[in-house]
Amino acid sequence: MNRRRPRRPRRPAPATPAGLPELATSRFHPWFGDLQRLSLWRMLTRLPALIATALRWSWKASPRDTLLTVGLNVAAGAFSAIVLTAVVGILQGLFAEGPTPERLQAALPSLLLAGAAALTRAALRSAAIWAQGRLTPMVERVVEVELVSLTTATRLEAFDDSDWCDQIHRARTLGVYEAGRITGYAADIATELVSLLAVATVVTVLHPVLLPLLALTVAPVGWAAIRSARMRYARMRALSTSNRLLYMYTHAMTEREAAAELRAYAMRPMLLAEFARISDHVRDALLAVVGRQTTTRAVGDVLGGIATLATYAALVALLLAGLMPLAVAGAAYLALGQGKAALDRLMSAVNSCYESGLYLSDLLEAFDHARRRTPPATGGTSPGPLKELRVQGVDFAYPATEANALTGVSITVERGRVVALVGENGSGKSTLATLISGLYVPDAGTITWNGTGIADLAPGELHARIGLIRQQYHQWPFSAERNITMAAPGAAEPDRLGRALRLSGADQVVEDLAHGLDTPLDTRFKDGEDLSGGQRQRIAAARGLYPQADLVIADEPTAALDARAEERLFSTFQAAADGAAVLLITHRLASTRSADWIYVLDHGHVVEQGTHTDLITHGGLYAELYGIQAAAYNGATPNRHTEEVP
Ligand SMILES: Nc1ncnc2c1ncn2[C@@H]1O[C@H](COP(=O)(O)OP(=O)(O)OP(=O)(O)O)[C@@H](O)[C@H]1O
Repeated sequence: MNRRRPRRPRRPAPATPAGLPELATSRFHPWFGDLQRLSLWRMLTRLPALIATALRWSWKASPRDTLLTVGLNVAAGAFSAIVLTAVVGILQGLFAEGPTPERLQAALPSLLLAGAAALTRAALRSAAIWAQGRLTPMVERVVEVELVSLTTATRLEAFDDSDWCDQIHRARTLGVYEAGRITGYAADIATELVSLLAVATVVTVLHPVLLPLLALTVAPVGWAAIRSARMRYARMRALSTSNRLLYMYTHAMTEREAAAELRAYAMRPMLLAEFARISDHVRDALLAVVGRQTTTRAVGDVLGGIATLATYAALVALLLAGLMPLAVAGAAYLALGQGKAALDRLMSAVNSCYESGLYLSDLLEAFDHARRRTPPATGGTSPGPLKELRVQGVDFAYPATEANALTGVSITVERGRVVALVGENGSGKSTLATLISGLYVPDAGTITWNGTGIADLAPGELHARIGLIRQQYHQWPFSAERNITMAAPGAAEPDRLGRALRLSGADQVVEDLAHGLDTPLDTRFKDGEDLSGGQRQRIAAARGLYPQADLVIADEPTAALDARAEERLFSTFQAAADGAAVLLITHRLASTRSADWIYVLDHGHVVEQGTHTDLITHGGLYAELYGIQAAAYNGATPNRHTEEVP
């Protein structure tokens, strides 16, 4: 009867820190399954493939330094082998029968050889370390470039997945670092394997029983090292979210973006306390690992010590039993010492490689996930100039949520028309704009460009035909000019730039900048200047207008603009609609009066549509919202359908 109880998976994660339920990790968390699959044996068998990947990166980074790193390390290993053989020769010469001067003379060639080989080995090692040192930053760069080229190509929805965010954070902070080092560790393994080959040959020639005994001395230490590396890796994975959170807190507390808000709201004590609480949680979790690692290593060291004693005891027994002459025993003693040192170094290199391999395998998985989330860059029909964009029966829920943000939405935007989307906060306007831009894919329904589904169009060409002025825009730490012209590929075109500046009102912003268009829009860099909210919005509008797109999607483009700038921008949209279509999202209902068609969204549904006059006559949600805004100007009491604001 089999009495063995089934093995219970070890709990991988530290306890959740009090008050931080968002950091809870469970054994059912997806990564735990991955770790179970990455058993020691499986990981060791995957190492060659991982090393091959690392070598490919190294080759890409610098073929010369890769050849030097591997070649010099292997050569250094070969010279270690020569040193060992020569030292054994010295001992055998010295312990041989005969008068001392003759024995010394017999040992002299081996002595000279050992000295020369040791010197050459040292020189080769130094050169190998130099090549390895050059290779590391070059590989890191190659991997970093690959990482950002993948993360910038994935579908937007990837960033709504917290596991993906954790994985990318680990890839950035640990994976890239380890990828730069694994080639060096692999080269160290090659070095030690070559010198070990010599040890194994010498030891086996001296006595066959010595080799397995030698292997026994290092096996427990190697097991302990690999086991503790796995513990550290498992804990780092479990702490991914905490570490990402700490990274975000550090960024917020050391950078400018949140500096004013942090001070104005007296948030400092709360943030510092939160920061301390999470870092204490990380510290405690890591300290707990240190304890377990120490125990594991102690067990490995004790077992290794016992095996070493047994090896030397076997040597003495062979000597006493007359099975081994004294000269051979002396050589064997030395070879065992050298062999143990070489095996220890090999174990250390394998362990470093194994630990790097864990992170590298995580990095490769992140790359793989990124590729699976990336739409094909080529292929697809070329979208011609826009005649009509049609959204039909579109349903959409964000990946992390169950409720639909949009349900059964149908709208049409034709060339030469300004179409407005209005509705209260959270009604789904920005979501619809993002779907039309092709950044998210609807769960149901279709979005067509001149009758072809946008998913079947070449994504690059589609994006080039859409000018997006987003509600949450990013101001890059570049010059004012680059902040605008980066919206279209290729060199800046002065005519287009001039037009975009004029239409958006950003020309007035640039006029006031000390270095005009060359001024960096970030005071953290030399000669940089900061802009007001409205000025930033004008730059963002210029960016959206610069590509002279077929469809301009303007999501709340005037929220921060003064009345004159707002009026000017709305006239711009009217003018832009001559050669293009404009989809305008706004809460300023005075501006929608001149729109050709208005769709009113409510809780993700289109509840009304028509011209301004139609909708006012209809007396629904639009008329109510318009009435509230108009009343604020003419002092009348608004006709509210919903509950009154107290
Ligand atoms: N990335 C996201 N993940 C999950 N839910 C989201 C995400 N972005 C928006 N939502 C939700 O989708 C719904 C529609 O949001 P959306 O931003 O489209 O509204 P909106 O009409 O543009 O609002 P506002 O007028 O405030 O800009 C809201 O309930 C919002 O909470």
